[in-house]
Amino acid sequence: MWNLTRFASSRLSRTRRLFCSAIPGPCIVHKRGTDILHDPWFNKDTGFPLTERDRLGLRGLLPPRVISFEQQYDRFMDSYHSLEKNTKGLPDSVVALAKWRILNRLHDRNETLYYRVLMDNIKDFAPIIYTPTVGLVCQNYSGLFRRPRGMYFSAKDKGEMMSMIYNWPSQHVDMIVLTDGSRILGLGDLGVQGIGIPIGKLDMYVAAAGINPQRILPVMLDVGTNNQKLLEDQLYLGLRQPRLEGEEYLSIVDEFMEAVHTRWPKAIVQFEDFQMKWAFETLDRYRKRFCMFNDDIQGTAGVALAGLLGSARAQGRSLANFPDQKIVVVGAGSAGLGVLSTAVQAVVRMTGKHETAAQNFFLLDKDGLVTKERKNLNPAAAPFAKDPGQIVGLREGASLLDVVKKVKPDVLLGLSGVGGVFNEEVLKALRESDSTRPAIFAMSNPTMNAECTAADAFKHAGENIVFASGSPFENIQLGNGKVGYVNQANNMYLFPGIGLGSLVSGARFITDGMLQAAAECLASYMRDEEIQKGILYPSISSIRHITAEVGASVLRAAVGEGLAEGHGEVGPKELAHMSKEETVEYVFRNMWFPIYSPLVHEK
Ligand SMILES: NC(=O)c1ccc[n+]([C@@H]2O[C@H](COP(=O)([O-])OP(=O)(O)OC[C@H]3O[C@@H](n4cnc5c(N)ncnc54)[C@H](O)[C@@H]3O)[C@@H](O)[C@H]2O)c1
Ligand SMILES: O=C(O)C[C@H](O)C(=O)O
Ligand SMILES: [Mg+2]
Repeated sequence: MWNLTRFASSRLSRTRRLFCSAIPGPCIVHKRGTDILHDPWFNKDTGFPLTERDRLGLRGLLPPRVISFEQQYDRFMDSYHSLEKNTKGLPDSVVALAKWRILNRLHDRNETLYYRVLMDNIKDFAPIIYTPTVGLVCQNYSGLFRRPRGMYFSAKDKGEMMSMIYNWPSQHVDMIVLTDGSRILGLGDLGVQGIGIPIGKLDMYVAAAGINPQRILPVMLDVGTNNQKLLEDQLYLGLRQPRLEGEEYLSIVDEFMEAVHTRWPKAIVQFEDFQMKWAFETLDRYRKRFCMFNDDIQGTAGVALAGLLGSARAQGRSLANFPDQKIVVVGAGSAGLGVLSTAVQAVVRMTGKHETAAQNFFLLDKDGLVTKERKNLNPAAAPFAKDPGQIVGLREGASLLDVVKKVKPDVLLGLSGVGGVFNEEVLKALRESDSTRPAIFAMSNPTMNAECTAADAFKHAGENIVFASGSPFENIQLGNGKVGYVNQANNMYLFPGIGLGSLVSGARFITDGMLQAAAECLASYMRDEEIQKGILYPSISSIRHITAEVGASVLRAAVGEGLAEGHGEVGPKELAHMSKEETVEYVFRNMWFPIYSPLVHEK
């Protein structure tokens, strides 16, 4: 059922070989002179060779000395390290924003160099351009704003989107990340300021999946905000009106989806950080019409499932015992319900039984344990609602502490958006878990919203736990040379591969089968030795490799379901005839790699 065979260990050297063989093809440019210097896509700063300076009318517009890409790279990293030194001791948020600014300035100026430093230093830079710092950036967006990035469609643009979409300068767009800003991480409704999230996600697409940055598009659908503070803020850059609701809202999203697919029929749209009602509704509305997915529901579910399977392995169980794991999920929103549905599907695949598949899963929301007695029970949560009294003493709305004490779960998984709900008492209660090695997933973002910190988890729940969080934490030194490993259970391990695999297969839709393939691939990635140490996910440093494997799995699933229409020169038949190894190589070949291409001017 779950193929956990490890891929060849020579994979890293193969990755390197594939990248090193890439010789940059020429790049046609229709601009000259300062227009090129001001275009971050073409700009090489002092790296323009003299011949190119002549050809492109740059002679005299730059200091005479030509600096190599490597020298530029080193110079940037030196500045970055000086900044790190100079900001030591300052509050974390000040340091994080200073680091974000220096990276953002490079992004605005020279994309090739930016993406190269990002790729090579992804472990250090992901927490700055992505979670958690991106949350701080969104909160401060209107003040930090210097220049726009991506596209903004507002409620005032109704009827205009079909023409507006042609304002985007790029001929081709492959990957779009779209938000309406209504549930930004665990920070709530940030309105137009949520644009930082699509930008950060797409940076990860470039770094991890090698999507060409000229073919990405971050999009904000500004339908207003219900955040009173923002509505009153004179500097707020979004529409100062309450959010559209109902049909009015849906008609805006419909118009956007039609406009995008009219111009770029094969573009993949990732829905990100929509409040729950719209997350489910839009997924349902579009998934059979367009190539799209909801990252918070579907990407998160795959990453969590891979982690849950890893936890079972770490607890010394065979995967066949996964259905016996008692899992308490705290948070019945788009992410929590996505995780539970996917876990139930996995149990059904393993046992063939539908009726009892959810029996070991417990769901809590802000009102406590969800049971069939719940008034106004959300239909999406209904399959996980317990019969009151199924466990003696557990009533409708039972507190998390009571649930943990009575259920003695193997896994406690938080997607509540509420920092600290796994408090000392709850964590201590987990010591009585039926498992010798309980797992804690504090998946809410950003760091302040994590259900508990890594340090508290190891301190209160015991040193033997398996721990994962959505935002990064340092490993915990437990003394006597022992390490408490911290995993980052974040959908960044899957969304880039889901998008890439869908793109290079030319999939018409993104199906459950493709998502399952992605999750299984991630689950099978880790060796037993690593899992035994409590390491559930690979190091983010190998994110390109993971993404290629995930992308290839998604591609094979699309081919298997007859949904792959091919990509570029490669048709569906060729895809169907590729071996597993060939699919991985094909995916790698389609990854963009940041190196300066020779620029050729054409009028
Ligand atoms: N790690 C990841 O990859 C990942 C992916 C998606 C979402 N998330 C995080 O998950 C969180 C939730 O996202 P969402 O889209 O599901 O949000 P949501 O608003 O749809 O759902 C939040 C849920 O938490 C419940 N809740 C609130 N307070 C609670 C409390 N005190 N105790 C128990 N439950 C409580 C709410 O009732 C609701 O059911 C966010 O912080 C987000 O950043 C993380
Ligand atoms: O953005 C992230 O880091 C993960 C997830 O999509 C979230 O909404 O928290
Ligand atoms: Mg998200």
